[in-house]
Amino acid sequence: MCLLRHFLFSLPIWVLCLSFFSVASVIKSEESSIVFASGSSQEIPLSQASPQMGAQSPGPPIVKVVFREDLNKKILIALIVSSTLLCVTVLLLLYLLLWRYRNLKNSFSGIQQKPDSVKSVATKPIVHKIDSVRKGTIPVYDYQLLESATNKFSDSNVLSRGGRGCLYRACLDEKSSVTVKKLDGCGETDIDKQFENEVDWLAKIRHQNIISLLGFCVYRQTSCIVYEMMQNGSLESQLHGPSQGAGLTWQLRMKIAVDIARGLEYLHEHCHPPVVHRDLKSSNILLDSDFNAKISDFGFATVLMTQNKNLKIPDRASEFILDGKVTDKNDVYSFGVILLELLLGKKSVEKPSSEPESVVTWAVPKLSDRANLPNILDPAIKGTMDLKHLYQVAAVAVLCVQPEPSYRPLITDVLHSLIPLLPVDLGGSLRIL
Ligand SMILES: Nc1ncnc2c1ncn2[C@@H]1O[C@H](COP(=O)(O)OP(=O)(O)OP(=O)(O)O)[C@@H](O)[C@H]1O
Repeated sequence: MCLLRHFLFSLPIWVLCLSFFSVASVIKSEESSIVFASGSSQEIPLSQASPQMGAQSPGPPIVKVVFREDLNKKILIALIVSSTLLCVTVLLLLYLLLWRYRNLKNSFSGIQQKPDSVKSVATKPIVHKIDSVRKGTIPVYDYQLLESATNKFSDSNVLSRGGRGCLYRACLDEKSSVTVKKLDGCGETDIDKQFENEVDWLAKIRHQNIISLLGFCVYRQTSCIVYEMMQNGSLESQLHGPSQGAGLTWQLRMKIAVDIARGLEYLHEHCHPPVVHRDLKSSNILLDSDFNAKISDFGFATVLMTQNKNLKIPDRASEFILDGKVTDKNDVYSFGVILLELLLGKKSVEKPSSEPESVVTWAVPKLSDRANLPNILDPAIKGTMDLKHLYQVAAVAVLCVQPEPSYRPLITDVLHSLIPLLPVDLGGSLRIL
């Protein structure tokens, strides 16, 4: 393959050399035969003619220039052949460069050329509604590629089974893996809407604390979304899974809280118009191999209510909406719930009996006396932090879950009150001496 590529790329040079030599040799051979100097009877090549010759010959010296009959024709043919070769060479070179560029591009993004059957389904109406798809700013994956990267969506590749579909580990090459969310209910209005919303938002939003969308695919009744791989799963599984938060030190928990606040601050303060996530919870906070936290699941995200007054509030997000309006303060409330989970190691909603209890209704009365805090703290982090820092974080959490949205702080204020509690090497401003 490599040899063939070398041959193809050196071909134009050989062709150029050949055409140059052929024209040169035609001209040279013609040069030596076109011009002669002659006496009266004998023809002498001009190169051998000298001034003395005139004195030797009886008559006046005659210089006779002889053109061979087919001289012009030969030069013309040589010129036509060489210029044709040149054109073919240039075209070949252009084609090779284009071919190489497309190969490089495809191998970089892991996207294959789509067979026609797949292309036609990828143009379903649902896909055309997505702004970034129309603009061509988001990669469309080949279904067959995702199928083979996930072992035909085999059970052994399943990372989790969510409410809307399954999440698979996919190996696009030997070095890296990605995750593929496969939504099987394509065609059902709700699922289509969430798919459309998720792809549309994530294609526009790029931030270190927001999950990266790598592309998507729509094939028959199935839609897939391709994300970067988050090796440490969700915050929920870290806190409430088998390890029960043992892998999360106090400092890591503070880093996770600051990361989430940074992601939210980006959505609320730096996006135009501002974006409200509306479904923030520990299962939608993902952790990469270095425990960097990223916000995921934008199926319910929307612009701030001031820009979009007629939006219907989805049922799942409505548990946190107290006055029926979507505002950035809903996300602040959800952030407060996550902060309580990080401090206390309790689930956002415990269901030990028939009466589920929210961590807010359980913890807030207890936190009115801060002396209680060390007793209700997550056992995994007991005695591992400065108590002043602990009280400060608890105070921020209680403020965030105020029933009255206007009493809740802005996420940017929350962020700036947490940064001084996080060591510099973890992205905060705390200097440990
Ligand atoms: N990119 C990822 N890398 C690794 N794990 C992930 C990734 N995305 C999601 N997960 C895992 O899959 C779980 C389900 O995520 P998903 O977004 O598919 O949930 P869902 O289908 O929206 O379910 P729910 O509606 O209950 O939130 C997450 O809690 C997390 O553990």
